[in-house]
Formats: sequence, structure tokens, C-alpha cells
Amino acid sequence: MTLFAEKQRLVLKIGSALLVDPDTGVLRQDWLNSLCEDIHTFHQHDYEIIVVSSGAVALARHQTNYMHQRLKLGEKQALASIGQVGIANAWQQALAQRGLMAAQVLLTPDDTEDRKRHLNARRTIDTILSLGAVPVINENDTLSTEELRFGDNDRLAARIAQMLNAKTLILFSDIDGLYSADPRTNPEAKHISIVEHITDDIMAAGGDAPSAFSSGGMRTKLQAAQIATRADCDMIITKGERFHPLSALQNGALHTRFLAQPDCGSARKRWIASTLRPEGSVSLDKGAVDALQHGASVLSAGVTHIEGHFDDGAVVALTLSNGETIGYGVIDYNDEQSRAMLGHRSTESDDQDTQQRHSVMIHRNNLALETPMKSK
Ligand SMILES: Nc1ncnc2c1ncn2[C@@H]1O[C@H](COP(=O)(O)OP(=O)(O)O)[C@@H](O)[C@H]1O
Ligand SMILES: N[C@@H](CCC(=O)OP(=O)(O)O)C(=O)O
Repeated sequence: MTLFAEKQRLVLKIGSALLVDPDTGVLRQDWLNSLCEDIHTFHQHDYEIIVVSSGAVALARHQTNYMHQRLKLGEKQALASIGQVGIANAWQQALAQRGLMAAQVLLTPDDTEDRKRHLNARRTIDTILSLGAVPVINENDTLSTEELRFGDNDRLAARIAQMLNAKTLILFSDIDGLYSADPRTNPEAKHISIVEHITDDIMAAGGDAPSAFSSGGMRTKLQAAQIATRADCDMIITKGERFHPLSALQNGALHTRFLAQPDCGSARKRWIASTLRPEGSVSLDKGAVDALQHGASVLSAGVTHIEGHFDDGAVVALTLSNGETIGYGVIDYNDEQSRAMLGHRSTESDDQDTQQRHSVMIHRNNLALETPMKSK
């Protein structure tokens, strides 16, 4: 066990094209059995394994004769509900052959993006792990609408890795890592084995999902890498097609490793920083941006505009006048109260303490700024 430090929490994300043969639409049960043998071996070495498995829609395409059509939302939801039964069944059988229990968990973005629900999901999955079972997680696609869905399991897996303080997230994909460009369209593309920092150039290498069988593509994998590495979790992309893909990786199979960034603040701040769905936005003036760089809170006096409808406690984006996002924060007021506060300064009140409290819209403990924040 050399590639991963011993006894760690690993999140494995399995793409649709691995679990379901893209040509025939049939589930690759033998391959899954081989992966579950690997999972069993790792279990015996005290690793905790969490699986994020795609494949519900891909599997149901074959069952319902929708092999290559573009799906409408309602069809996607219905196919997900049909396919998910087969996916769960396949995992349950393959794990049971090795004496392991499968525990199905279906999540919507609310379960990771709302702090209370996030903590609730964490407790449940922690308990599943403590019972020795393997959580098999997917998006609850049947109940997710276009606006309220992850749409890809790459970012879902990264949010899970962050939620559970995993040390490594492995994306088993149809490609052996990140290249300088999409190798399917650019023969000159070069493999990148280690990414120390996710720069703009690295982000630019991502493209769209290549087939009807996949929904992520490289772009969502890079977004996942941002979330995971900020949560002090390494992320690896490797090809999963071969049998025993986890042992193959352990034995040196080609991959890209994105290195964990250990200094990104508390778990709460990292959760805020990686929000996938801010409920509104707060535009700041230059004075406020300067103050934030020196560790201040967001005061109503420095806010020029509020967008969106949200409750107090929502995560909102912090933006410049040109709309550029410079971070996120948990706001203390709902959108109506926030709008009413714009331009109010603490010195307008006799009771400075009360007014000061009222004028703090987002406390510095609830702020996560881009690191390093570009100087504006
Ligand atoms: N820079 C890149 N490096 C590697 N693959 C890329 C890149 N840009 C786009 N891709 C495409 O992303 C695909 C992987 O995404 P996807 O098929 O959605 O995987 P999965 O089903 O595992 O989620 C690759 O097959 C490749 O065609
Ligand atoms: N949740 C969807 C899969 C979404 C997804 O990310 O697919 P993929 O890009 O193949 O990993 C399903 O189970 O069909």
C-alpha cells in the first residue's frame, strides 16, 4: 500500500462509461466484481471506502431503448429511477460476494449546499462507515430538476470527500488523467502527472463531456479538483477500464494527481469557499474590498447592490462592480433586510454597539475569499 498513506478515507468515483458498456448499454458486472475485490483488500488494510457511482441513466437507456437520444428532463428523471435499481443491485451483489454490505445514499445539492443538511448527511455516512458498510452514493436524479442538480458526479464526489474529510478522491474515468488539451481531438496533447496548483492554464485545459454516456467531461473534474484540494484532499484521475483498477493504480498505473492544499482555513470556511450554488450575491465597493483583504467583515456601508432572494444564513457570492466573484460568505440577513440596510453606517447611531452589530452583514468568520485574492 504505497500510493496512499495507510488507513485513510478514500472516495472512489466511478463514471458511467466504466460501469455500463457504452456500446451495448450492459452493466459490466465482471469488472465491478474485480473492483469490489480491490475494495475488500483495502478494507482489510483498514481503509474506509466511499463509492460515488454514476451509471443510472446509462443503464436505463439500454433497458428502455433510449440508447442514443438526447433526453428531456422528465425522461432523464424517469430513466434515473429505473437505472438506479440496477446500479444498487449490482453493487450490493458484488460487495456481498466479498462479505461487504452496500448502503445506498441518494443526495440532492441541498444535502451538501445547506449547512444543516450537510452536517446531517455527514453524520449518516459516518455511521454507515462505522457499521463497516460501503456507502454507494449517487445524485437523486429522479427528484433533481435542471436548476437544482449537480448534473455530474465529479463535483458531488468532491463535496463528499470534503464533507467526510477524506484524504484522497480517485476519479476512475475513461481517460488516464489530465492532458494539456483533449487528447481525443488533439494528438499533440501531453499527459500531466502532477498538478501542484490549479492555475487558470490548468482550468483552460478542461473541455465538455464527450459522449451521451457521460455528463461531466474534464471541466467538472477540474472543478472537483478545486473543491477537493482546498479541503486538504488529494485528487487522482486515472483510467478505470481495466480490471482491478484500484490495485492497478496502487501498482503505478498512469494517473494525474492534484495535490492537497493544506492551508485553506477551517472546515466551515472550506465548505463556504466550495459552495456550488450561492443563493444570491452582494456587490462591494472598493473600500469594502480593501477592508476584506485586511481581515474585516462585510459592513452594509460597503455594499452597493444585492441580487437574489435568500434567507438569513444563506451562502452568497461576493462580487466586484464588474460582476467578478471574489469569494463567498454566510449572510446574517435575508435579502429584503439586506437591501434595506444598504448605505447604513455604524456612526449614524448613538448606540454604537447595537448599530455596529446591525451593520455587519457578513461576519469575517463566515467569509471565504479566493486565495490568494487578486489585488483589485
Ligand atoms: N485536457 C483534457 N485532458 C483529458 N481529457 C479531456 C481533456 N479535455 C477534455 N477531455 C475529455 O474528458 C473525457 C473524460 O470525461 P468523461 O467522459 O465525462 O468521464 P467520466 O465518464 O469518467 O466522468 C475524456 O475522455 C476526454 O475526451
Ligand atoms: N447521476 C448520473 C450520472 C452523472 C455523471 O456524472 O455521469 P459521469 O460523467 O459518467 O460520471 C447517473 O447515475 O446516471
